[in-house]
Amino acid sequence: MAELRFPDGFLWGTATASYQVEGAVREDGRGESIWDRFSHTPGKTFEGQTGDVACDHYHRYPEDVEHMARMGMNAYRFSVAWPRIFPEGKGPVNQKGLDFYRRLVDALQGRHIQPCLTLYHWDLPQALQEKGGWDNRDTGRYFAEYAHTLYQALGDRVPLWITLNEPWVAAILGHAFGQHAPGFGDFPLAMRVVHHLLLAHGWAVEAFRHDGPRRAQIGITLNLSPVEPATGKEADGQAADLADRFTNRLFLDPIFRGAYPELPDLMRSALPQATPEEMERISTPVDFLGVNYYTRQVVEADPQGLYGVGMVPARGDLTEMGWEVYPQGLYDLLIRVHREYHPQAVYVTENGAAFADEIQDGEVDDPRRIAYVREHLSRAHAAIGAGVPLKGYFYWSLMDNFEWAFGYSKRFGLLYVVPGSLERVWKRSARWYAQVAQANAVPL
Ligand SMILES: N=[N+]=NCCCCNC(=O)[C@@H]1[C@H]2[C@H](O)[C@@H](O)[C@H](O)[C@@H](CO)[C@@H]12
Repeated sequence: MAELRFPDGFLWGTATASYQVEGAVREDGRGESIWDRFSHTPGKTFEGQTGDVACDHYHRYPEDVEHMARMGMNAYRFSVAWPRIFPEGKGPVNQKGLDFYRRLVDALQGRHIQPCLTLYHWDLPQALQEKGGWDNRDTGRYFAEYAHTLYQALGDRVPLWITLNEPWVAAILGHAFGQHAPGFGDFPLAMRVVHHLLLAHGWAVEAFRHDGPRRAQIGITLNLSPVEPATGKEADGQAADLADRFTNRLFLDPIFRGAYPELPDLMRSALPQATPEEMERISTPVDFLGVNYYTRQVVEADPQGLYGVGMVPARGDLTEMGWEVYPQGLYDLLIRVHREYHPQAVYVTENGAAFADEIQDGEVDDPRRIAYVREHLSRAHAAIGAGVPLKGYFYWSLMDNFEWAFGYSKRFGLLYVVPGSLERVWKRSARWYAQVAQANAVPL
């Protein structure tokens, strides 16, 4: 049978995030996060849904690890909830919080599943938000201390470390558009947050290099999306270039080139004046780049748009999020990042889709998700063939979970989570993905 074989040792995993799956938000000394505060604020999330219980992964993680093992996964990407380790963001360590992640890592190692640990997936301790949050540079220092604590506690058992998940979303959706926690609509604030998140990343990498685990590797995960002009018109091309600078290059350039991309004056002037040593810190070399890919952006010149850029509504094969299914974008993106930024290694740290999954007689037949993953894996395979040092793929997500402002209304999981009982039910895509992982090959 025709198949696409992946390199030996390729990582096959799934990804989750603490606030989206754990629940147990008051258990074992966990402090409040900005997402606890935001989700409990009326009008912020779908039907006021919160992560209070989520998938109850905090208690059910042994079962979830068992599902991963039965799927033949050799890796798992999860995030640590900062407020479990430091309920107030800094100060004395909450040992019970640390113990949960020690138990999780033990369970993963017991099933030969490599942990990939994300230090920050948006659940900032609320106590730090009350001191200015990411608008306060000190938060980046506390982040480095938090990172250092985890390096010491888990370093020799976690091979892959990610400092930040999607800093663009945390900065822009959280501080300019107000759609995510902490819910501000202040563009200059958002641009200060961009810079402070990058400084936090740099301090955490420096701490890792200084006395982190020797054999482990550290990187950052960015949401990257190819930007295409709606037409061949000059104005549309310029709009696409600006959108690319504001979304993709805003983080790629500082991290891999040590300088921000050229930006329109208004945007540029909102960024704090960065000193050479700050840009040096931000571009402390990383061992890998994590790429979260979901879809492409098509833009056009639009005088009414933000900075004259208009997003062209996605058409064609759309997911429940309204995102265009565009597998070619993964290939284009991986090739571009490889050729222009030369990361030592690349992981697809998230790729996946929400579809209108329905459970019938205990079965969930999700052919569109199987097609989505097969098409994106075929482009990932082609990118490897073109020389991209792609070392692994983490499907988003292991299970249906709290999809931020959409609550539980969007199902991305390979495992269907039954409302109420929270029972996990394998979707057909889970069985399909298990075959891929076990064969280290995609059937065509
Ligand atoms: N304007 N605008 N658009 C912003 C585009 C960002 C798209 N959303 C993501 O990348 C998030 C990423 C997140 O890590 C995970 O926690 C989320 O559950 C998934 C699924 O949504 C994806």
